[in-house]
Amino acid sequence: MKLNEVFRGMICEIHGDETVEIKDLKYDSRGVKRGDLFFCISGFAEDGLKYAPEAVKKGAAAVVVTEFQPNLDVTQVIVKNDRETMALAACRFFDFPAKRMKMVGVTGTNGKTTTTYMLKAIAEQAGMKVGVIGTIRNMIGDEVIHTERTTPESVDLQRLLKKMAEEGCDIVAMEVSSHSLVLKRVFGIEFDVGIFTNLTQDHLDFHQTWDNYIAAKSMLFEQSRISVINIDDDSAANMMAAARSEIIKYSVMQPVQYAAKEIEITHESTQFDIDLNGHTLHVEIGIPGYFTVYNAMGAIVAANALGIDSYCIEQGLKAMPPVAGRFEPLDTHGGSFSIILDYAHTPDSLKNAIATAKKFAPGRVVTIFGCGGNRDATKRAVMGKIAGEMSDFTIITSDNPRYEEPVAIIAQIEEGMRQTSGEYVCIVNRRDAIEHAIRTAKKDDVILLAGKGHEDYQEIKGEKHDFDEKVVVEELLNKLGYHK
Ligand SMILES: CC(=O)N[C@H]1[C@@H](OP(=O)(O)OP(=O)(O)OC[C@H]2O[C@@H](n3ccc(=O)[nH]c3=O)[C@H](O)[C@@H]2O)O[C@H](CO)[C@@H](O)[C@@H]1O[C@H](C)C(=O)N[C@@H](C)C(=O)N[C@H](CCC(=O)O)C(=O)O
Ligand SMILES: Nc1ncnc2c1ncn2[C@@H]1O[C@H](COP(=O)(O)OP(=O)(O)OP(=O)(O)O)[C@@H](O)[C@H]1O
Ligand SMILES: N[C@H](CCC[C@H](N)C(=O)O)C(=O)O
Ligand SMILES: [Mg+2]
Repeated sequence: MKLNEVFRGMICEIHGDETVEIKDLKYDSRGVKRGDLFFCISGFAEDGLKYAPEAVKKGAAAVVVTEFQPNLDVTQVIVKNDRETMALAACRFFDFPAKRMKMVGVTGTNGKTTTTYMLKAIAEQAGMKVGVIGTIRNMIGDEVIHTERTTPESVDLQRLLKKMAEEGCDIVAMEVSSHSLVLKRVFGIEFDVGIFTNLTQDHLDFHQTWDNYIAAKSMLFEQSRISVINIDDDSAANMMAAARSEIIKYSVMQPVQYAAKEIEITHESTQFDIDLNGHTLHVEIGIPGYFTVYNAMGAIVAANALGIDSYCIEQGLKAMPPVAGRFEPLDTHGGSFSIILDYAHTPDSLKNAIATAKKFAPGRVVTIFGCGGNRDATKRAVMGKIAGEMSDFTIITSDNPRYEEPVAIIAQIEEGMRQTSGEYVCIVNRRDAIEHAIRTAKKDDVILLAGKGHEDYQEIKGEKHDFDEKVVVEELLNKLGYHK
């Protein structure tokens, strides 16, 4: 595509050859190839402008900057907003792939991944090919595509959407993180449906204030044709105020049109009824927990708004496979205790996960968790307090310490723990922590491994070490004499 085509209809100034051919779009100089258009993004850590000479040396056909650079001998596009322009240019360059599929965006602090897998199960039951974009992996039908981010950078996102459209996806269920909304990764996409799950504490390192966090999440509903809102959440009004057009409310506690009734939660499933188009649907899902009702309600209401029939909704959820690392029971090789693998890494999700475990545990609930380094530090003591108040025993350990000192993170968690009478130990090494829990497990205990879920690594000082908690548990069970 020619440069002036990429920017057609956008406010910008082109200095140099505006008909130069553009082969691809890049925002990281390390991946630039001959003929690429390089976007200089002014980031938190670096100014992409610094890397423009490197991009030009590698053969970039043009660069996008916010001010003309007299020292750069290449065609330059001068724009006002770097990330917004990059997102819009990516929509055009990849030929607006989102317009060719039904787009469902899910935002909220917890439940995004789970909700997208529920939508996948429902849409596949209806015979649709589904694209999934999110934390665990991206998927085109059954094909798995590795991902680094929950919501990819705009250029990577549009490239992926194009692939999904070309491979015949009818619908895309994607997680829309608050980072992605602020950083304009989904700018330019019109979602057919936007879903709001809930808003509780997380990511205050990035957003700084609660109001900023609310404002970030609400941006999704400015760009959604239909907004599906959990009105039991305290921030629902903010989301609805941002909504551009139709709003559909759902609830578990209030008598609105879409409300869950007759809720029944067992140790292996969640069941409830919902009235849909004059029929009562009996929903059954293999993930225990009150929160599962909420996630399913969002998925059901969205699917219904897209015209998917009730039978497919019911059957799709019934047949849905477990979501990796989301309250997933692990094989204990005949041990008389249970082990649950979960991804709770926020105060609210930890509270929910422990509460669900407690509801069914015939014995103690032993919670093992840590908190990620270089992420919201204010949630650490809060999570310590929750674990102390709700668990029968807690093992405080490491999550992904990243560039922080593990013992310093643990000390912050302990501050909250010490406000309770909860019994606990601190074991910095996560493998040792799990080993301790298995060694000391009593009959009927539930060991709740919280925080790492599907992750197969532990990030320490910039390096990702192999750490798949499922594999670690297998190894430890074998070591401790529990053989299959
Ligand atoms: C906080 C955040 O989201 N930061 C994102 C942001 O980084 P940044 O603004 O700091 O970028 P920077 O490092 O200053 O670099 C500026 C520009 O120079 C470029 N550069 C840099 C070095 C170089 O050699 N050459 C070069 O061209 C970079 O590619 C970038 O375009 O823009 C980068 C791409 O432009 C992203 O890769 C980066 O994601 C970082 C790695 C990240 O960890 N993000 C996490 C927090 C995140 O987005 N998480 C959410 C999930 C949250 C949830 O679960 O709810 C997600 O959607 O994944
Ligand atoms: N609706 C919910 N409300 C509260 N907690 C939930 C909810 N759904 C799931 N959880 C808990 O949160 C954990 C993470 O769930 P999930 O991965 O679906 O959320 P997410 O929003 O995608 O998270 P992330 O922001 O990390 O991508 C689960 O393992 C479970 O413990
Ligand atoms: N998407 C989230 C995941 C956190 C998972 C937890 N294991 C941690 O590392 O804190 C983040 O990057 O903040
Ligand atoms: Mg997720």
